[in-house]
Amino acid sequence: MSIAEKKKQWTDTKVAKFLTRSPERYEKFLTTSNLEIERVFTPDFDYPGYDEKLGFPGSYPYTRGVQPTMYRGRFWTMRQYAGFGNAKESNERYKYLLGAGQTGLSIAFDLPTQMGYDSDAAMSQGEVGKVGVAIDSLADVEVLFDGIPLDKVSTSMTVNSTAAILLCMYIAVAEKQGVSADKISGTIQNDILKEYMARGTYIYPPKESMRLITDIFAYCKDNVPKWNTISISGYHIREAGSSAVQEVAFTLADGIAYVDAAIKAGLDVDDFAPRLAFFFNAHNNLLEEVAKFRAARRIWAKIMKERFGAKLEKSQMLRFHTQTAGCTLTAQQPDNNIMRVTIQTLAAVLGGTQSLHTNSRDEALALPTEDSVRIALRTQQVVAYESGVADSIDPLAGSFFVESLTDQIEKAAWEYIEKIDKLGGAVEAISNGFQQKEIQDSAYAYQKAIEKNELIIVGVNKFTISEPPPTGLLKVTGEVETNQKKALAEVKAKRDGAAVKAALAKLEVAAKGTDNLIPLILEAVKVYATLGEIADVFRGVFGKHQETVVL
Ligand SMILES: CC(C)(COP(=O)(O)OP(=O)(O)OC[C@H]1O[C@@H](n2cnc3c(N)ncnc32)[C@H](O)[C@@H]1OP(=O)(O)O)[C@@H](O)C(=O)NCCC(=O)NCCSC(=O)CCC(=O)O
Repeated sequence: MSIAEKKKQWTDTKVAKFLTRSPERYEKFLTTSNLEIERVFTPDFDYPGYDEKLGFPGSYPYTRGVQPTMYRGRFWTMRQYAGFGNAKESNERYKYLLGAGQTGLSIAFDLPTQMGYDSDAAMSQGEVGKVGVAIDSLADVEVLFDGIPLDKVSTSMTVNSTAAILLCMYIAVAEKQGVSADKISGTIQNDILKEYMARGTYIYPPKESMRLITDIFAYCKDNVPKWNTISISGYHIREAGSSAVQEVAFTLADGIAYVDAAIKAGLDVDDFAPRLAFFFNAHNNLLEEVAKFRAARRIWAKIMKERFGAKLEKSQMLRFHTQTAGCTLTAQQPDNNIMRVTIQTLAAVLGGTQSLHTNSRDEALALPTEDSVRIALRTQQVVAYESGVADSIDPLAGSFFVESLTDQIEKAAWEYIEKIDKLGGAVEAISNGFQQKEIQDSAYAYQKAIEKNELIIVGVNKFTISEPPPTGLLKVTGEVETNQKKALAEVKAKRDGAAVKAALAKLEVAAKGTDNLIPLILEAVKVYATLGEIADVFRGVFGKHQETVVL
């Protein structure tokens, strides 16, 4: 069958069926000169390997995208990562963003919340509300989502070692809004392996952390079916200095480790794989980034189909969120960052992302102001509504350069994946510092190239100007910590202490055994046991992880 015939078949079957459920934005897509834009462009000649390498959108190997209509049906979710201070301030920011046209929520938590400490813990001093919102108990989460209908908006929560606790708090708040767990949708990052490798907010040793993760997979499959149970993240690997190839390879190797762990825990691959999600970085090198996203989809599809025998299409699809690259933002001439973010937005969209955060121009200096975050969101909106790149699916396919880069990234990533397999898998390789060392070497080479002026960063090592110190930045004051501690003391005074004690005792017994921990965490958060108290139970039973130092 020729490619044209296959395209007709795809249009008449897969697309036609999809369109009955989800129509496209327009009946006809036209350029400014009234030329018709096809849903997907294909070669009208024999293209060797077309089926294996590219296929059609929404079809294996998903190189061209996971949905048959992609952005012609629905734009990616515009999901700005935000949160600072206390729950009330953050709630106001979310409402501001939703009012400005954002289409999904993304919660940034402060470090104590990510590390399992309450705001009144000694370890939390000076960090409360600084890099995200401070959450101590369900009471804070109630305020965080006040007036936000959780059956209408999907929420991502960037939290890893304490992911199970935050997920339970979210379920509990939704229930209070009258929204049952099977109606909520969202994502928890829940990706501990990259925390050991690159980000650092781990608490427990790998084995126990993996248990919490697979408990979440199992619980959500039965109770929270629309929840993306993990966001397997290359973002932070790239921020730590990896190359694009390493970002893909190490992320997908982590993905393999999670699938292995879940199967070992007794789950069927098609029961949990449809809700595995990914998270990548979008850097400045536009075409390499587009190729990276395309290669990642193709590799993951093969891994799921061939290695794990996944049968469901949704198990084979790599669905991902993108964040523009924080590490490319410069403190010098910060408005230049708007251009960088625009290029990176294009990379994510031309690469077929499902969800996107665009960084703000002032993020090399502080948390973004309201004005900056609006420009960042507007960048996505301009690309979506004005640029035309969302009108045809995978528009860079067939570019000699992009296809060649896609193939090369795939090949190089497979080589890493095979190497990690030989080292005993991602968990083992991370314990031995393999990925960390590779990332360090790349980061060092990159920094050296900048310092030698082999790599030009506009406004940093070329085209510099003298600038006055920045003004009007957002500051989180120490007052947040004082108020948060006061609020926590009030919660502790008001709650049923005996119920909390009993819930924590039950949790401890379960942690020592093998039962799924999520129902018991849910019970504990509902009686206002705090995040720190729950994490302390696990610290007591599981112990704390010690970092592998790589020289
Ligand atoms: C799967 C993703 C990637 C995206 O989910 P979304 O809900 O936004 O999008 P989606 O699944 O593509 O689409 C939502 C629904 O619409 C459907 N849909 C999509 N496209 C469609 C189309 N063309 N026509 C019809 N329907 C369509 C989908 O099938 C889906 O329904 P069904 O589900 O029913 O199929 C999820 O995991 C996500 O939102 N991740 C965000 C992660 C994030 O924000 N992380 C922040 C990290 S911040 C961070 O770490 C910063 C640094 C640091 O802190 O260190």
